[in-house]
Amino acid sequence: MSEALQLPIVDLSSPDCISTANAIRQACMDHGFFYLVNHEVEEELLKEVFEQSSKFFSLPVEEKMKLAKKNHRGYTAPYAEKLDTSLNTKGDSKESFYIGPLADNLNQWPLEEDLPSWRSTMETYHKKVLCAGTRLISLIALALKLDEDFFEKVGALNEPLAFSRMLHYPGDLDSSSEEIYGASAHSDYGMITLLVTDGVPGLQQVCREKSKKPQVWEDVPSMNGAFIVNIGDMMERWTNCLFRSTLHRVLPPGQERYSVAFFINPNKDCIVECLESCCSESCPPRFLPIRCLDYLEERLRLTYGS
Ligand SMILES: O=C(O)CCC(=O)C(=O)O
Ligand SMILES: [Fe+2]
Repeated sequence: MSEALQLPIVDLSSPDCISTANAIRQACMDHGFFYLVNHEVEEELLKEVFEQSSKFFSLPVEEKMKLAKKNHRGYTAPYAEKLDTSLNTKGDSKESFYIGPLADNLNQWPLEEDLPSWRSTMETYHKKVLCAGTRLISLIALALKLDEDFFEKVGALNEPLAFSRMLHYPGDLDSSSEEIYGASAHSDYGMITLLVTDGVPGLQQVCREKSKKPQVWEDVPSMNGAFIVNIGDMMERWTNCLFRSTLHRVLPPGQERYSVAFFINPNKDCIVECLESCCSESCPPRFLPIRCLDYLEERLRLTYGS
């Protein structure tokens, strides 16, 4: 049995921005994970998103494959993705559906007659979580002792590459001796991720010390109505590892599970480079500057093998 983690709770509605920023700084240095409450994404909307998500994944596989992933939007089938590229297995058991930035018309949508109000629900969700995430990023800037509009000023939040991802972990796996994960060990690629789950317990885990062997995995309990937020690799690069992009995974479920992840990546041309406040002579930058889209494409190529 692994231990359950007690993650810090960040209140997005608190008028005391300085205390909130300090709490975020500590959480990002210690865990790279925290709960976000009072984020103004209504429970009713979350419920609707889970209902719509379940309707999509219940469609026959031929229908889902008509919306197979193109331009990183649309459906990915079970075993199509392997987040831990060091594993020799056939892939992760989850299936998923990606929705990207709403303005660029690259998204794929189920037919309105098959799933009425699917698109409008997901678009509303996408806009509201992006709004909460943008407010959170201004507090992250304060937590890094930067101006609160720092990430706007460097262009990161001008048309950010934000992706909603519906996830479905089937309960009934093909029986095999292979080590199959719902989602194998990985860190997320972007700035931050905001995740909600349906509350099926004991499946999401984090490993706080990536390089410690053997790895120690701790359970992340879900909290009703809260987002589980985690720092991604680009934020880790910006902060020269002051803020941690923590390894996480989802165990093979014996029970069906749904979750919805929201990944905020910077604008495609934004350059992610070590913040001045995060390096010194004794602590030089550990990473070279990178352009967001180049970095993202390389990470996706490694994950999907194409
Ligand atoms: O479903 C989950 O709990 C986590 C999913 C995840 O880590 C991801 O999609 O990056
Ligand atoms: Fe993840």
